[in-house]
Amino acid sequence: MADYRKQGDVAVLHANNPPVNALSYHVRQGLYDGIEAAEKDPSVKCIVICGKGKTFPVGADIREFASGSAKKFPNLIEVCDKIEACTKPVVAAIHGFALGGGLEISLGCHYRIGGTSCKVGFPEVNIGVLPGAGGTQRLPRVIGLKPSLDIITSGCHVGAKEALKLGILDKIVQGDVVTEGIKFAKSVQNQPLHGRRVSTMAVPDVSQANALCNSAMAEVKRKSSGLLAPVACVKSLRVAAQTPYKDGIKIESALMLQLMTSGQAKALQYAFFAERLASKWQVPGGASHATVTPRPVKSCAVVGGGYMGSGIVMCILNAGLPCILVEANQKFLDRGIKMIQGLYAGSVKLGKMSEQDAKKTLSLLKPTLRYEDLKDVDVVIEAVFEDMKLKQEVFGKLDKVCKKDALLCSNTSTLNIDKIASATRRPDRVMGMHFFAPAYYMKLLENIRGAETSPQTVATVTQLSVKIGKVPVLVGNCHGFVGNRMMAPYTTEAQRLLEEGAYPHQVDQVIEEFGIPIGPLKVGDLTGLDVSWKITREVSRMLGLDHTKREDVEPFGLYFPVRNALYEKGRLGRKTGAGFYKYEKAGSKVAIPDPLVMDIIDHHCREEGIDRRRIPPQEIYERCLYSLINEGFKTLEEGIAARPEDVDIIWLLGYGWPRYTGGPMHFASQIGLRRLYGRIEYYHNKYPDRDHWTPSRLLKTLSQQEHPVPLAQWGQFASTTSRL
Ligand SMILES: CCCCCCCCCCCCC/C=C/C(=O)SCCNC(=O)CCNC(=O)[C@H](O)C(C)(C)COP(=O)(O)OP(=O)(O)OC[C@H]1O[C@@H](n2cnc3c(N)ncnc32)[C@H](O)[C@@H]1OP(=O)(O)O
Repeated sequence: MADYRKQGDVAVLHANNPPVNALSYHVRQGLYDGIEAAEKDPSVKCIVICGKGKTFPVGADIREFASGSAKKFPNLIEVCDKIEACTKPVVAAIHGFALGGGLEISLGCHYRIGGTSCKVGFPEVNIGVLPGAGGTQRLPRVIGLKPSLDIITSGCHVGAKEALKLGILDKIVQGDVVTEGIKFAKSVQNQPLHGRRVSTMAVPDVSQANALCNSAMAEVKRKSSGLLAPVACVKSLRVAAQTPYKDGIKIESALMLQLMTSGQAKALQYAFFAERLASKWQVPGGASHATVTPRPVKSCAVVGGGYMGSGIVMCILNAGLPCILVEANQKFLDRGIKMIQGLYAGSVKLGKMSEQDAKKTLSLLKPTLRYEDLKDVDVVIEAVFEDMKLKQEVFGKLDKVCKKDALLCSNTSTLNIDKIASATRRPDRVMGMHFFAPAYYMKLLENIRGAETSPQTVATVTQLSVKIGKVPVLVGNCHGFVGNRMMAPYTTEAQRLLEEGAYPHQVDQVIEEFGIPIGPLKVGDLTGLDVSWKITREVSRMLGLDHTKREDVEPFGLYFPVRNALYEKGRLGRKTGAGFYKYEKAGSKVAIPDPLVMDIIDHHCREEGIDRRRIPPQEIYERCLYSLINEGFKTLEEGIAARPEDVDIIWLLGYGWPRYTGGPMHFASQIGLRRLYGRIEYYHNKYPDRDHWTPSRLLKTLSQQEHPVPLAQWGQFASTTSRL
């Protein structure tokens, strides 16, 4: 709703819809009625629109796009037009954020003032729509086409100073923005409104419209191939330059309606809420984010200053927390410090940070070679080599020197967290924190709860994760957890396809066309074929298998003859300039299909008596993606992942899954579970020896329901108890 009050001859309209004043139906109605009431009241001379609580409205209520309420009278277009048509001056007083529909409301106002820390922007492209309440028509009339194209197609937030410079704000004010808004409104109450109604203005840089829009269109197509919304934004902005407002708004609405009903918008809006759901955890027994109070974390330590460890240190420092870095010897410690210093120097050079801030941040780092120095820290994150014996040794040492209530976390991507915890006398205060590389950049944190991890440990680690800028997803303990476990069948199928008739570039092309930025075999080259070879050897050992014997490893999906042949020839990937592909030189990024690799593959097939066949792209697509999705359902049925949304966030933020499909589980719901199950069963019959094609029981049950079960209810069909 919107609260209406009068202060002298000023009507003040507060949008009131906590926590972010999203412009849902009742808020729109309140604003519309408020303007009407103020217009009718002869004692009112001017009007201020503002937001209650922490922000100005941050946009339309995204949930109303799916429910259809966004179109209900008065829709946002009607509210903005009502404000603009008012015969008394209307001032937007912005604090916090004025985003999307919030900014559109402001552009409907005759004046806009903002607090020093306010931010404005049109983030609609991120949720698959456009600023469809006149945003694409009004913004260019205020600030010109060029900056409008930049702001609307990027979805970026614009700070107060920049907004003033561009002309979005008329004034920046100190102190309480509503009080200042009232003062400002009084100062303009006798000014004529002619010239202040944005829809009547002309776009200033109209003569360059075609050139600007053509170049913006080329840019959005290059940057976000396959995304509908940025393309529609450019189209709508072009219209603004060429058409009067009354016609432009109709075209904007038509484009908006197309986008609103597109699968992309649905998927992107699903991802928006899934990301916010991720940190809302619950564990068996009922303890949850809502019931458990985290312990305060005032200091941290990281063990291991390699690539991952250094990145983790930076996340902690960036959050303003002191961090001790421990290494095994001076050489490694110096290398870690140098890496961290270098990355901060890079940020300064790129203008992302001031030299002073970098210095201040770095002053929070305390390097040491002595474990004893960790005695007072609240949380330690171990980031040593992925080796159980080594990790247990480190945890044993940490357990001895750290204070009793310190939390000990392991940055492991696959290892058993209970086994690591068993090296301590505090398994309740041990947890996995699986960072993704580069740790200072990637937003995902897969947090692994061991069998004995206490709810308070989960609460504290979750809170710390958010504080260091991550999106934490709580998962259960199993080999590879959720992300890497799902990765296994995907990469296995990619490699098995090579033995049956495909070449690396053909597999990667299908996956890249789907929208994953880099195909599985190029990822193999990036990670290093020696690394994956060693992982296969270690996993085989753990399972008591001889990794050199095909009959041993094949039933476990650990037989990779092409990879092995390349490894034996010293083709270790990008770093040696040759792997599944060739590269111009060692370390180069451009993968070139290599006839030598094709010969190696053909030779292998001849030796094994395999008749190679042409593999259609659809088969590549299904075998890589459906096997991965099937594994995702298994993590749900086993309670390793708590919700399909969590699986999706892991893949969206950790593995480059295209956001406009919503993630593997949302994508599955779009394929249709009956159809998906049928295809998985087909491949199971075709490859009965491959365990990853055994259909998930959960998927089977869901696919057999008479009506499609909404994704949010899938959990009710998972029979096993949660292993979180
Ligand atoms: C012929 C005529 C036909 C006409 C047909 C058309 C008619 C209809 C026209 C309609 C046109 C509409 C045009 C406008 C479109 C929009 O405005 S789209 C929305 C644009 N805005 C956004 O995308 C902002 C999204 N929010 C954020 O970026 C962040 O929330 C924030 C504002 C930066 C704040 O961040 P933070 O403090 O970190 O809080 P969060 O955790 O992100 O959010 C807190 C809770 O609020 C929920 N939430 C946030 N934004 C929205 C929203 N816009 N709608 C609904 N809910 C929102 C968020 O989910 C959190 O909820 P909880 O997790 O439950 O706490």
